Amino acid sequence: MASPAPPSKKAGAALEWRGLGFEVPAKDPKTGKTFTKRILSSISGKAKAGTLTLLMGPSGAGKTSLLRLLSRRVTPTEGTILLNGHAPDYRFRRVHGFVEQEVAMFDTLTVREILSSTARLKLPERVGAQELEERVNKVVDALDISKCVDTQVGKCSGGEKRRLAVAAELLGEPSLIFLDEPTSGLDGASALNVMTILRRLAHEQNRTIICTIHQPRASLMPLADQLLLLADGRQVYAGPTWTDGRRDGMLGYLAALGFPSPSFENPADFVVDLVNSSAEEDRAVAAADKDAGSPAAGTDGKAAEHSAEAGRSDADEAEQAASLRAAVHAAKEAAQETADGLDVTGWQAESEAARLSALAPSDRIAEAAAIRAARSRAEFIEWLAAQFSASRLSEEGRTALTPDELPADPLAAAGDDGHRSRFPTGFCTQVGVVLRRVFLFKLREPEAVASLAASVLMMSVIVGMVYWQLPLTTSGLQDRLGFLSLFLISIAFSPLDLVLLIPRERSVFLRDTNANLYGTLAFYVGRTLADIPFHVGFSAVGAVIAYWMAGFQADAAKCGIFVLLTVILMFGTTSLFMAVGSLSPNVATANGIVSIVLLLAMLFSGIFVAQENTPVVFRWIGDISYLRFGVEAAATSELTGLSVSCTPQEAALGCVTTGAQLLERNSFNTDLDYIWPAMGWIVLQGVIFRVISLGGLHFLFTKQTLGERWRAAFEW
Ligand SMILES: Nc1ncnc2c1ncn2[C@@H]1O[C@H](COP(=O)(O)OP(=O)(O)OP(=O)(O)O)[C@@H](O)[C@H]1O
Repeated sequence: MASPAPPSKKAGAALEWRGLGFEVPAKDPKTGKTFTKRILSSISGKAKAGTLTLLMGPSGAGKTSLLRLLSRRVTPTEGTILLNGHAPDYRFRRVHGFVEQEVAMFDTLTVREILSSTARLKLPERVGAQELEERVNKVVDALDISKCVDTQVGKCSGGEKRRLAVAAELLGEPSLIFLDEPTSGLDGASALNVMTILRRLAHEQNRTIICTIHQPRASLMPLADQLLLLADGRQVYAGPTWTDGRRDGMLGYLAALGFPSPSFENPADFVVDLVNSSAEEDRAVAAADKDAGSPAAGTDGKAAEHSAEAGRSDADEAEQAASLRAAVHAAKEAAQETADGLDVTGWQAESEAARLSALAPSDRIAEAAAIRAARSRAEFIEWLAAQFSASRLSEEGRTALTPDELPADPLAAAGDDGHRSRFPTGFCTQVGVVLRRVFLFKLREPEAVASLAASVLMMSVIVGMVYWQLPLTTSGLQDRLGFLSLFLISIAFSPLDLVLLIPRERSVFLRDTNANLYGTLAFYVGRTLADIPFHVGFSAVGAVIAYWMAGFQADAAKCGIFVLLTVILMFGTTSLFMAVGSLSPNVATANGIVSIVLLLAMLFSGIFVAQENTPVVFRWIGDISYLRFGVEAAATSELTGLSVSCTPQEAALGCVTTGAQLLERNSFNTDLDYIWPAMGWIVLQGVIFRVISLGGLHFLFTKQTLGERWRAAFEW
């Protein structure tokens, strides 16, 4: 009789990493010299399928860097990463999700709109609308956000936003999820709620979850299956978390080293403080507490756990310790005092001392304290890392997962459907989703649209009223020139809000492109298309209104040229603003740069100072300024063919009787054939600015190296 087939193993993702190191080029701010900065050294570990791993450590320990290495956002300098026992390939991007620390979203979209648009981008084109909706409903239930599903994201609570971010990642059904500080900024209850959901996702849905956490509450820690403690880029612990008895896991490991955790301190604080401050700092804090007569000074006992000398304020002893032997001896005595009677009262002191002694022998505590006291913080971390490296846990972490521990079918787990493209959807779908999101966003933010409408249309009406029906006189000719420059310069200033666009939306863009939801070009095209109706529409209508009000030539062709010039100028100016925005790290810099650029463009527009009177060093600005080409072309179009009569007084002053004469006086072109090349030049400048802004958006301020961004530019 044939033996029954073995039960099939669950698909999932098991991640292993060995000997990871990471270095970056850095610059010394004082000397300006470049050097190689080591961020992480010799990090090894593994995350089995269906487990929750916490990366812990003080600020700057390297948690985010490690998360970025594991999620292959950056490439390690040394070491290997294995997914289900194999080097990850292009499929890796489809099995994992990454939730950034900053939850960047369009605030005026509802939770459902965000999830639906993300689902459209994450799932292959063949997935129909009904299935998309079902997926959205499923993650809404899993993350417990049904209460706020129709609320605009900006109005959701911090915890709801975090859960939304996780929900958005779950839409692609990733087996592996990375989260950077999912609980930061949340109150205790919300943090617990988020962590409980993560644990449930890991255990009930067999997802492998790895998240960083800066300094968690004690109640969060046991939710994780394993902890990895980093300090100064070194691995100080990696292994199971602790149980209620507090002897197992990390606390048990540290107690065995001689650092038992006190009962009256959050163990997570204890652990992070242990690797984040030196023994000297602890003593200084204890001394300061004593000097201040703080009641906490006597009952804190924190230093007693970190250093057996604490509570006695004999800091000098450690500083003067000539040798480790002397320090050990002194610390042993101190430990005895600590164990005999902490500077607390009654039963608390006795029970705490007894508990500490039970966790670790007092001479071990004393020895550990002495080791710590004799070392600087960096040396102490080195020592801790060396202790861990020699431990059984470290050896276990470096051992490969057994076939039994690996998910059954790595290819199926990685979702190999032969679709090698970087993105799940095509370019048109990506552009469409970006376009729709931005449109919805704009419709919900009518102030932004209203301000553009007001600045273009109101300004057209006001300028039209001031220059109302200009007469055909010499002064009327001069005023036509004034009108043209004023109107076109105002147009150039009107879409100023656009300069803030890229700095403001960069975080959403980076999050989505890093998640391979769309490429830079698709975002750029979608974003630009969404703005065009507003910019083209308002500027064209404004131009017609102003043209008619000023009483310009009743010639359809000339009116058409004026409208076309206005629209083209709007294209040039919006392109310039987007270029400035993409080259600026933040909104304030973008604002500062654009005001200088516009001032120069205005100054050299050909009206305020004649080109031949401009100092030679500045003349090139007028030579290339798109604004000058716009003003000159509009003046050429309007003024050619106009003739006026002079009053006797004007004639005596040598008056101008034709538009051509006025153009010549201002060194402007009198040939109508000049208009089309001028328009072409403005368009060309606009295109150049757009290419610059596209390049800036793709390459700058991305936290990735130039090489990584360059490769991303050619991956489709
Ligand atoms: N590209 C880089 N260039 C220079 N230094 C870097 C770079 N990336 C990271 N670092 C440095 O490496 C260290 C670790 O950074 P990382 O962001 O990984 O720390 P972290 O533990 O996540 O800190 P936090 O909890 O504050 O987010 C920090 O000192 C950081 O300044």
